[in-house]
Amino acid sequence: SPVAIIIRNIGIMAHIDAGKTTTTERMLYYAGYTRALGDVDDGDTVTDFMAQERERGITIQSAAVTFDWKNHRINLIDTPGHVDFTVEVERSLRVLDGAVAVFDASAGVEAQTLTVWRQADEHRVPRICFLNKMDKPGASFCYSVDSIKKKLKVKPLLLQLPIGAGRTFTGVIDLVTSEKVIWGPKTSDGDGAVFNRHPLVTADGPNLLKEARDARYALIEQVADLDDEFAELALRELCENIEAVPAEKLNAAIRRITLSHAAVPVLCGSALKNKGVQLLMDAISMYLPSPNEGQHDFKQWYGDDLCALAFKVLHDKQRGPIVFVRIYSGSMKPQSAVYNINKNCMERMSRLLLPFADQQIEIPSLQAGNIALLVGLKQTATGDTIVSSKASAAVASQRAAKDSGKKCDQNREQENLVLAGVEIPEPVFFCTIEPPSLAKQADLDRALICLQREDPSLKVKIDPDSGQTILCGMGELHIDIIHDRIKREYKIETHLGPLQVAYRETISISASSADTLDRTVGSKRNLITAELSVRPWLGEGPVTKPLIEFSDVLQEQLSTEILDAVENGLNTSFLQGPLLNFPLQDVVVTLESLHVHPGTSMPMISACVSRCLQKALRRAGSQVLEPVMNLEITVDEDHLSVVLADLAQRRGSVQEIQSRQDNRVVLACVPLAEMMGYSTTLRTLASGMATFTLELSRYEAMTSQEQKMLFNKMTGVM
Ligand SMILES: Nc1nc2c(ncn2[C@@H]2O[C@H](COP(=O)(O)OP(=O)(O)OP(=O)(O)O)[C@@H](O)[C@H]2O)c(=O)[nH]1
Repeated sequence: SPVAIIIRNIGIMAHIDAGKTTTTERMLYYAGYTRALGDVDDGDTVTDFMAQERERGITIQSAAVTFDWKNHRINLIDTPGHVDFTVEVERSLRVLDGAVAVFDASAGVEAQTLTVWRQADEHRVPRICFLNKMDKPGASFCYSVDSIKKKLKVKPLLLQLPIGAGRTFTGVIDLVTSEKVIWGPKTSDGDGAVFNRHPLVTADGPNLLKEARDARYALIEQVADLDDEFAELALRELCENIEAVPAEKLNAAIRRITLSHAAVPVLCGSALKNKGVQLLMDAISMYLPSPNEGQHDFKQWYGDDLCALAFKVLHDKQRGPIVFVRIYSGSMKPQSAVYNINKNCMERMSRLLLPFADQQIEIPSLQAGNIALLVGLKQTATGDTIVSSKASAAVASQRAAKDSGKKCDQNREQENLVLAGVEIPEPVFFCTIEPPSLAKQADLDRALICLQREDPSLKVKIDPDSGQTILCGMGELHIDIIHDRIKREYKIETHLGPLQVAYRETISISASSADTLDRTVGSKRNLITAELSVRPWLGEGPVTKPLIEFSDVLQEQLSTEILDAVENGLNTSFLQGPLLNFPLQDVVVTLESLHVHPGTSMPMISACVSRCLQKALRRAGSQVLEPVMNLEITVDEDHLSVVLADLAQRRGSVQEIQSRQDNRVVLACVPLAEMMGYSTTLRTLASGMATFTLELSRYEAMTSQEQKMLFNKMTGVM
């Protein structure tokens, strides 16, 4: 049997344009999986396989590519570098065990790096830094190392020194092995992969030797400082000549230090000029964790049973939906049935594939720790948990409940079983979307179904009054990208209405109403009389479904199908408040009486109850609620005041200002309506070095003045 493959599930994360795609390209080339060296510039890279990624040069889909390097299988996930795609980055980091942070060595730490770096911290993902673009004029190893220290607040472990910089960059000194590594010029067949190592010799000149020796000594001291096992070894065996420490001992200590987050190895190179990437691949193998070293607490509950997370869904023209999964425990094989916990349904997987660059290789089975593509799943969407059967899900849940000592009731079981799947935040922006002609409406609906399965943070609704299709998304760029994808991938030119904030409505007082519906259809008479009352829900919220109570005399009289019809009717009116058609929340509905003429159809009951609820809501003092966001801004000291002054203009309220080393972190609450275009404004205000994260905190009642202004704006009453 083949030698046991050691697996590395690695993310590549970086600021926009730092060289992620080019670096990935080169790895695939050196691992022998791509024919020619694709360059991002001439847009034939295998991982930017979505058209607009070439056009925009940004990476939207976190594609997965697998390749083997020496006796390691490396699953590489590319992550987007855009703040609107936090949920996408979250999703990828959730699946990974380690990450490579790619920097432009002429720019050091840039804004987007800070954002993804903090997310990687949150998910405890061990990292390596790769200072790319060392060939660029203005590239500076020292400046970049300094920037990493100062802005990312981490201790860099310098494993290499560059030889030359800018145009003179030819290779590196490998401080672990005390060797010079030089990459030859691109050979005639374009094979830029040739490099050779040789020990440092006196011919390399006294200052290079001295620089290398000092740097290696500093590295050894730093490692001894951070790793007790190595310190003892150094004391015990090497006290007279610490520089004699063998490379494998040093590497073992560097691995322990990386896995414990005590420091971060730093390498350098130039992906474009084919220098340094092979050593980066060696570092991924040597220092980043195996799947079983990654801490995923839910794994313990599944034992050797299958447990996998769907982290991406792509629609392939020929094969239909392809689901990317990370297998945490157990194994998978084709032609097998699996159980999707989130959708509570069995799925049949027809084929099991490995994403080898731009091909997909059929495989007979796959062990835990791997990333794979499944063909044939019909319901599974991004973020869903796949296990072997409903029974195994129940067993895991009982174990989990016992662990957490909680009693195990039915619905709670459901929630604690879902893997730490990415909880999808509520969409907070929406806009109408129209096809170029009614004839294209069906195509648009199909496209939107596919897009929602690929991106669960996108929600699509139909406005029951206007019949218009409504897109709900996480941010301005998010909606824009969806619009672009519909055009490019589904060839549908759509028109987007103005981007609006998703408000909500509630009521401020109690009210009641009665309604009679008397309609004869054909020979059937539908006659219903309903009476109901509404009152504000003052308990734990938000409750986005009607809280339905029945006057006690009524409950046992109504059949289940009538109860369902009543619930449907109430839910319909709940989606459209009486003031501005926004969804309702925190309303209790009491059905006082209901008289149904025999033979009345259920939809008629729903219609009557729905109309009755609307009447009551109109009398119950509509109150508009606006989304208030938790805003966290990380900014350096001397831009703090301008950022705070700007927040004051946005009805923002500062909760706290923390100091995270020499950065200041502002925690504030701001109405979303005041945050349109904030990423651009903040970039100007803090000259590109501040980052922010935005997430929905709660819905808050607007003042009557603000509500009136909104009402006038929305209804066009000037
Ligand atoms: N000089 C130089 N340019 C590089 C290097 N690596 C990448 N580039 C160039 O930098 C630009 C961006 O490279 P990409 O690989 O697309 O960077 P990226 O991080 O994938 O970009 P996004 O996916 O859009 O965030 C391209 O024009 C590359 O040719 C390098 O080592 N040296």
